[in-house]
Amino acid sequence: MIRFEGVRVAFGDHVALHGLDLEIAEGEFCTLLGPSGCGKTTALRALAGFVEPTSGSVHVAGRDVTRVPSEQRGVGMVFQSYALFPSMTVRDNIAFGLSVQRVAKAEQRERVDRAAEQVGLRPEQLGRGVSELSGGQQQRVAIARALVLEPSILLLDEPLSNLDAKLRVQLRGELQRLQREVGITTVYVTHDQEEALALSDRIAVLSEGRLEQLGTPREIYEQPASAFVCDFVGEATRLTAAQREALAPGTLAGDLDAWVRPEHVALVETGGVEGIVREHAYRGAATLLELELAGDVLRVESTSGAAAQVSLGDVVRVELDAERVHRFPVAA
Ligand SMILES: Nc1ncnc2c1ncn2[C@@H]1O[C@H](COP(=O)(O)OP(=O)(O)OP(=O)(O)O)[C@@H](O)[C@H]1O
Repeated sequence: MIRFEGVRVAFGDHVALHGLDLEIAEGEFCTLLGPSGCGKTTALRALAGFVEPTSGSVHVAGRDVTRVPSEQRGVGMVFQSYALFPSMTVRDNIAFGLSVQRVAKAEQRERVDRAAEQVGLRPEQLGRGVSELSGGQQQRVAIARALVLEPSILLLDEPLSNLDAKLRVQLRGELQRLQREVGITTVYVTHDQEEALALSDRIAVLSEGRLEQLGTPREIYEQPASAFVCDFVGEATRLTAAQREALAPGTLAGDLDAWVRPEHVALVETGGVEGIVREHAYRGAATLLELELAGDVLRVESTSGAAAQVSLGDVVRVELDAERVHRFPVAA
C-alpha cells in the first residue's frame, strides 16, 4: 500500500533521513516512533508530499507518487496544532475541503454529518465556533476534516500531544476504534512509546534518520533489535560487569552488553543477591525500586506486596530472569 524506497532527505548539510526503506500494508496502523529530531515528521511529510526526497521514491497503491502534488495523493493529514480556522463554525471547518472541491451543498451536509459522527462530535456541536470547544473536541474536528475527504491514507503527526494525560488516553482509544471501523491505512507519528505500543499494528522505530526496527508492539518490546530500541521503548538497565557477575555468575560473561527490564528482576525471600533500596515509588499496581546492587543502580518493578512495604535503606534480595536479558554489542 505504502512503500518508502531508499528515501533520503537532506536539508543543506543535515541529513534528516538516510535512505528509508519501509512498507506499510493496506488498512494497517503503523507508527513512526523515535526521539525528537529522528526524522519521523520528515518521513510523514515526504509521504504527504510536503517534502521532496533528495533521492529514493515513495509509492502509494503501486504508484510512484514521489513527484505527485500533495493534493493528488489521497492523503489526509492531522497535526498536533489542529490548524483549524478559529472564526468558522465546526461544520464549516469540517466542510472546508469539500467547499474547495465545489461539492454540492446537500452532499457536503451529509458527509460532514457522517464524519462528525465517526469522531464522536454531537450534532449540536456542529453549529458552534471552534474556539468554544475544548482541545480534545478541536482535535476531533481536525480528524473529521481529514476524514470527510475520504482519503485512502490518514497521516497523524503527534495529534494528542497538546491534550492532558487522561484525555490523551481516552482519545487514543477512540482513535483506534475509529481506525478499525473505517479501516483506513494510518501512519501515526509520536515520540511517546506508550502511545505507540497501545495504538499500533506495527511500529517503525527511528533513530538519527535511520530505521532501527520494524515490528509489532510485542516484537519491539520483547525482542528489541538494538540497545537503542531496548532503552527507548520501555525501561531497561544496562548491567555493569560487576552486576552481571553478581546476578548471573558466568552466564552473562563476554563482550556483549546486557540489558534488563525492571519487571524481569524479582524480589525473593531467600537466595538471590542483596541490594539496598535507594528509591522507591508506589504506583498502585506495581512498585518501582531503585536498588544499589554491586555498586550501581538496578531498577526493579515488582507487583509483590513486599515491594510495596520497603523503606529507604532496606536490604532486599533479588533474582534475575536471565532468559529475559537482552544482549547487544557495546555502543560505540
Ligand atoms: N525544513 C527544514 N529545514 C532544515 N532542517 C530541518 C527541516 N525540517 C526538519 N529539519 C531537521 O531534520 C531533522 C529531523 O527533523 P524531523 O522534524 O523529521 O524530526 P522529528 O523526529 O519529527 O522530531 P520532532 O518530534 O522534534 O518533530 C531535525 O534535525 C530537524 O532539525
